[in-house]
Amino acid sequence: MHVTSKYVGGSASAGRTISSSITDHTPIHTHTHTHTHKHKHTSGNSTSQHHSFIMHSKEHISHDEYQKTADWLRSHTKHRPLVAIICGSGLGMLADTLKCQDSFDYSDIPGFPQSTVQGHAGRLVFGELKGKSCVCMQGRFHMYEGHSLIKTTFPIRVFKLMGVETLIVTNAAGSLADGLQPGDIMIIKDHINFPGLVGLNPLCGPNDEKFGPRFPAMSGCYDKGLRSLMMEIAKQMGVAGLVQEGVYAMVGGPNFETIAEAKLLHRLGVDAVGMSTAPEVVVATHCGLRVFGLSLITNKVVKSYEDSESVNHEGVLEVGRLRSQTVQQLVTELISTMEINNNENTKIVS
Ligand SMILES: O=P(O)(O)O[C@@H]1C[C@H](O)[C@@H](CO)O1
Ligand SMILES: Nc1nc2[nH]cnc2c(=O)[nH]1
Repeated sequence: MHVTSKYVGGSASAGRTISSSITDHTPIHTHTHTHTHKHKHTSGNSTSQHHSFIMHSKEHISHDEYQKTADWLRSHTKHRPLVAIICGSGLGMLADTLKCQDSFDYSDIPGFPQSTVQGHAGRLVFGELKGKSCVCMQGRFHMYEGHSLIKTTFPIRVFKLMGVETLIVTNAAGSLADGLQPGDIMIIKDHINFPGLVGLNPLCGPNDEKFGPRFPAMSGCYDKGLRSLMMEIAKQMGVAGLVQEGVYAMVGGPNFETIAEAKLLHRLGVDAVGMSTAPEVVVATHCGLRVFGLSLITNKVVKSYEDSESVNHEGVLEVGRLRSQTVQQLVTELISTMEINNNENTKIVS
């Protein structure tokens, strides 16, 4: 693989505090945020979804249902993407940079769940990044919204049936590692799927062999080649000081960690913690997609009883906004330089 990026950005320098004057390449230090409560309300059928979450292992979506959604999308867009991107909290602006867009509200797509979280627009955007056809989820589904895990991961299998080969996941996460500061970007090397470890796994229930095996391996689920390509791109962009590899852990949420939980996660070797991503990666790996993941570190997880700081979602979104351009540039360069099977599936249907 070849990095051809010509981008020369500013290099990382330490020690500034968060403010509207922060440029996209400066480190970000966050402090206690005021608690405002703005929530996006949707008309989603949360009661039945909550019920199905409890009954998660009994819920089944047939191959035909995934296929119906894939067929509907293929008949409504001219794009034939090989790359799908899931935008994490505050990172949805990436989708706005796609050229020749076809975009669909989740509520208009047959079978699609609804996004209920502030900072997740709830839109599927098809378009081109550097001439390559992509599909971007501007908003993802979380277990804590009451979706069953099979619903939170519904789009992944739809993408697979549409011909997607590579999944790029992004998320906002809190750091446990001392070397990861707010505003840093962590390339996900591996994950700990805490809900999965206790049986909250989207692959529970009948296995559909058409997608993958009953007992899929998860070692190496974050593609090594793409990880090293991204490090190379970060160097060429002059932002290598912001980027490092680490282990992401998914917890159920929606509350942020207690101090005792934070200490536990730290002891277990978790570098960053969030409330998403692992189920999507499990389903993508099960059906043979190549996966790359990025966490934007939006806050430090409070690990000390002496520390008076606390985290909130508005602060998470704010750091997302401040770093969105860097994340966009990194992801765009990755897509531009990574090897993609350039078969006719990538072409726009006229
Ligand atoms: O969708 P992601 O994982 O980026 O969202 C993170 C985790 C919670 O949903 C939310 C907390 O602020 O941000
Ligand atoms: N669980 C969890 N999720 C997050 N998403 C963004 N920051 C955090 C955090 O500190 N903890």
